[in-house]
Amino acid sequence: MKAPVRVAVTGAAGQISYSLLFRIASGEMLGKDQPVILQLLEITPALEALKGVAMELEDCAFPLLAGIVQSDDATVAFKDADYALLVGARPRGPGMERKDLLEANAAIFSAQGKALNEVASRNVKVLVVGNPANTNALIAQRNAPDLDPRNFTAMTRLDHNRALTQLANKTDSTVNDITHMTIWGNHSATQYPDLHQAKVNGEDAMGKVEQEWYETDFIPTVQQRGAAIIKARGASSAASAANAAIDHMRDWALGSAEGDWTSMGVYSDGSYGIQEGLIYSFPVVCKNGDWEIVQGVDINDFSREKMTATETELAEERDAVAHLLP
Ligand SMILES: NC(=O)C1=CN([C@@H]2O[C@H](COP(=O)(O)OP(=O)(O)OC[C@H]3O[C@@H](n4cnc5c(N)ncnc54)[C@H](O)[C@@H]3O)[C@@H](O)[C@H]2O)C=CC1
Ligand SMILES: O=C([O-])CC(=O)C(=O)O
Repeated sequence: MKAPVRVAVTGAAGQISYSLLFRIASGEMLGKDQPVILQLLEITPALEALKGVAMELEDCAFPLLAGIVQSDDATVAFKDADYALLVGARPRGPGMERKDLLEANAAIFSAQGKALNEVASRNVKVLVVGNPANTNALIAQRNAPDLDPRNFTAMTRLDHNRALTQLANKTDSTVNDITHMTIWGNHSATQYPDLHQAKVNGEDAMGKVEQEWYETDFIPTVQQRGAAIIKARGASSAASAANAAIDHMRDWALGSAEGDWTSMGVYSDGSYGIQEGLIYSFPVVCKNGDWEIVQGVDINDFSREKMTATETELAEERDAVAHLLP
């Protein structure tokens, strides 16, 4: 049996966590041979609810669950954490854009970045789920100057997975037939789901769909899917968000699928001309516990315009929280 690793999860009594924690504890994120200690963070008024979640985790008798820590203190929950899933934040309601949450949520991520900087493992892998995810990840990263900026990522895997199913449905195929999907930019309505590299059974996806469908159906459907879920469910995506978080972390820790790539919001090194330092979603390959931005993807004029629009939005969000960026 391997030694246990420490997995911190914030917002642990919330909707996403109610799906997420049980899957982490059952080994779906880090493998069926990897014991985990869950270190759960909540705000003080939610500690009682968190206790109930922890009781249910105990009642599953997961063979891989080596311990549960419950706290309202980030320096306790993040102590020596190998993985940190920052889920805790206010979700949006109908009629809101994710950046409307910036004000409400930004302070959470500056405090948590500082706490990670202070007490987490120097190799901690951080995934920010709480919205607006990319800019919250930027805030956490900038408040953790002693950690490698590459350790901070934002979740666009849900958008990536949504795009897979939309394309599969359109082409009468299954998600198993599709590779090389790409989400560029912000986890917001400006994100750019790009089909120009995508393959369906090894053949170019763009050859199998009409440009009209791509522009007026596929792109807006993926961009607006979060809002469509809120409208239908009366609450934002939870189980599918948890599933995407599992996918993101599993690929980062254990490697992405051979011969394919995935999408992650990562620290821009200037690849594809995207401003250095933004947390921008790129096509990435994960190997040996690390990620690399895929280089050499062809960018046509259509794609460039969309990549720039979402980059501009991220720069605006960054500037709006400049007071929280040391
Ligand atoms: N990146 C993505 O693809 C997605 C992101 N989200 C975002 O994830 C976040 C969480 O969503 P839900 O679980 O549905 O919300 P929720 O409201 O059910 O749960 C959030 C939990 O976070 C806790 N919390 C608030 N401030 C905290 C703090 N400072 N420290 C620790 N915990 C804190 C709350 O007490 C609550 O229990 C939202 O911001 C939502 O917009 C949701 C879906 C997809
Ligand atoms: O749309 C929201 O507010 C929740 C979310 O991020 C998503 O479902 O993609």
